[in-house]
Amino acid sequence: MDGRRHSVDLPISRTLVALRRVRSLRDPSTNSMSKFSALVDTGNWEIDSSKGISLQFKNDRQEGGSDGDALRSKNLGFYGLREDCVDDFELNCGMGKSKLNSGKNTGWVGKTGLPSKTKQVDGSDYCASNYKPLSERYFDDHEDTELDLACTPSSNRFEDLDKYTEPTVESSRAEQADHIISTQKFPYKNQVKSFGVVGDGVSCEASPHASVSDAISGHSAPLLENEEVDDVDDSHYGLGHGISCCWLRTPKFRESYLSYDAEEHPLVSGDVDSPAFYKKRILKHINNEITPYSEAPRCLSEKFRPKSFSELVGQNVVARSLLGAISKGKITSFYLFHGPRGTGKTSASRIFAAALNCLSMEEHKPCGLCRECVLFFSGRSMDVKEVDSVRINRITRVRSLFKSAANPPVSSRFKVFIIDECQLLRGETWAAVLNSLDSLSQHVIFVMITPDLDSVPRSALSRSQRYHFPKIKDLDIANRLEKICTQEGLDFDQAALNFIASKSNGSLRDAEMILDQLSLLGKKITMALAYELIGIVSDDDLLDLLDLALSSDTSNMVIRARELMRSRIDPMQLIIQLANLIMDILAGKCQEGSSEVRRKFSTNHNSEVDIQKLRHGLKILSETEKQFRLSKNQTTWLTVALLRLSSTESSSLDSNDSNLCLKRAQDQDGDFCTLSATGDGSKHLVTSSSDDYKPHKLGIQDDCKGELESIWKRTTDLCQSESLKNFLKKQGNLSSLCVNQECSGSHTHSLTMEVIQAILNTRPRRLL
Ligand SMILES: Nc1ncnc2c1ncn2[C@@H]1O[C@H](COP(=O)(O)OP(=O)(O)OP(=O)(O)O)[C@@H](O)[C@H]1O
Ligand SMILES: [Zn+2]
Repeated sequence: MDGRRHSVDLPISRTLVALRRVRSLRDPSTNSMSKFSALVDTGNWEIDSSKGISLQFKNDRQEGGSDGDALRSKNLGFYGLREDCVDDFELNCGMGKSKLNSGKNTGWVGKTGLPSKTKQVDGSDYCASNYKPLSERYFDDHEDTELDLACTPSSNRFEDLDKYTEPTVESSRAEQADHIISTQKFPYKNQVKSFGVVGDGVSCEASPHASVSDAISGHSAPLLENEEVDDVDDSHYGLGHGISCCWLRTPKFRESYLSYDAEEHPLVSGDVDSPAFYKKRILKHINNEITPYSEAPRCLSEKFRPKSFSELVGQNVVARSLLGAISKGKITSFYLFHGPRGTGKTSASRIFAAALNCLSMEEHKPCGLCRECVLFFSGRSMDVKEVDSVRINRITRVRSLFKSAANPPVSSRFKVFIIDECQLLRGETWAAVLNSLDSLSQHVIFVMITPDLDSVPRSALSRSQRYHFPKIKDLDIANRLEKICTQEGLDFDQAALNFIASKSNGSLRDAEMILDQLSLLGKKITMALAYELIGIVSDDDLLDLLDLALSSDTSNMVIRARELMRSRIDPMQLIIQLANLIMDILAGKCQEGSSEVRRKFSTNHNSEVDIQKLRHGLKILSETEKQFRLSKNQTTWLTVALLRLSSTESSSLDSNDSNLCLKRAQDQDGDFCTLSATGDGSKHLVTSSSDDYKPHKLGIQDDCKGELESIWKRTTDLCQSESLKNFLKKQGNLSSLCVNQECSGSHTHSLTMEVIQAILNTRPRRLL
């Protein structure tokens, strides 16, 4: 549904990206859409009383018969019990063994070293008593620990997945389908809550998420948009009933054969309930005849959405703080994540939700392997909801939300409501949420997300724990892009990645989007491609143009400028780039780099006169930028500006600087005489104009200097405050003076702000 919703709006390039991703992710041998589905298809849970439970993966290539690799087997260190396990077995806890008793008909529910009650506990209980560090728990418990397994009236989905993913030679596909159907009759409802530790001692070396669907990505979280249903009652959950809720972007298990195809079938339908329907669907899935609609990431940023705190780039403080809160059990009910777009707020909220419910004893959560993590990452957690801000502005929906919040979590410790774009919430909605905070149980957590903190009511700010997500540093972005390129098999120039990073304004998503598009243009991510895509001129081209301009090679300069503008370069962009380049040159940065053009430029233009020209050029470009805003004919203005760069205007000023101290300039407002001097004794001629200040560095005759000093003295004498007078006399000097010819006889010397500005050399203005 997500894909369908967006397909109308997507520009063609994005569509191409999506198509390409779909193709690139398809496994050539199985035609399966993701690595995970391949793993699931070939995975085999093996129970060994001495080793715990291990998951074996058959190598895909073996199926193709190409190289006959042996089975890959990895002990995930994932310990727990299955319904069909023997009643008693040894559980390997990584550091020793614990005797375990399994209850009858149990799922992955159990606990270690806890009273054998199965009632739900609230967050504080869990934090205080259940969440000891692994080592402490081990030494406390490992001798006499019994893993009491809570009875579930029926199986849970995870268990079913487990069973399903255990293909045996004997079991036919139809049997598998039958099995799945038979075990899905009572999904979740009345399931006994678990708060014990199941995934203890996880020892998987690879990313804990390697074996789970990347459903945490946006793409794997189909948008459940049942517009008509207001009631968000947990009792509605379940396959046969569809998802009767208004949640948006609730992660769903996108590759599950258990999920209905929202595009083919209505949410609530008699057909959908029928076993025959499921059997058909499941068989289709097994035979790879259907492809879950949202299984492939549509773009790089979806594919590489971080799934653990350690994958979150450039947000170490936030990550450490959130992890610390979890490990110390200091969980509050209202979090507010704010910061610029594309910096990881939504990703972090999902990771946080997963970590809150993760059953692992490891410090680094979410583990990605425990029951809760698998449920969450496969999009099947019933306890983490992403809520559409706009929708819950309707009062009926807010009520539904609180009704749902009032129900205990289905299988997890915490019920987490993630509300993205919370700045869109209306006043009443905010009030309802804030009022409910105290009354709701401690297992309910709201995570609000906004890029615009100013739009969040003060009352909400003061009640929340705020986490700021700053812009991501260019270096971090470039490193992340490099990793993505490596994983995607994209060849790249490091300079191009650095360049993309610098153009993405601290947003990793923006950078990934650019990379995504570039990956469609060619095999290698190069500067040239990046320039082409982003629509800017390379530094070398700019230097070439500037060289022609400064060298007064007018005809070639015009030809070159036209060429550049013909190649779809926006004139405004060119002006901005030229100005930036000049600033770099003045700052001495241009010598860096070794391109031929750079060398040529620095050889040709290293005199003091050139530097003066460049300074002057900056002013011309700044004026031209203003002209651009008023004029439609930007190309002409750009050419004029370039010609002015090459004109002798600045050098003629230089040649005259010994005798020119006063210049009359005409502007729209009238005639002004402007005289300026800098604090270091050198003087500026200021040609006054209505909108800009144009000082030219000049020498100045002593009589002018004396006159300025005398005016300055008389002016400061008028100052009534002694301290200000002293300060101005000591620290200031008159840098410029404009005399309006029409009112020169009556001009005053009062100390206005403008005068002070002129005095302090900040921005000389007219002195009337
Ligand atoms: N800090 C980060 N670490 C890793 N990836 C990130 C980070 N920030 C953004 N990304 C990338 O950008 C994508 C979007 O990130 P996410 O949705 O978390 O950002 P956001 O801050 O919530 O943006 P928005 O405010 O627009 O919703 C992710 O899928 C991921 O690929
Ligand atoms: Zn976990």
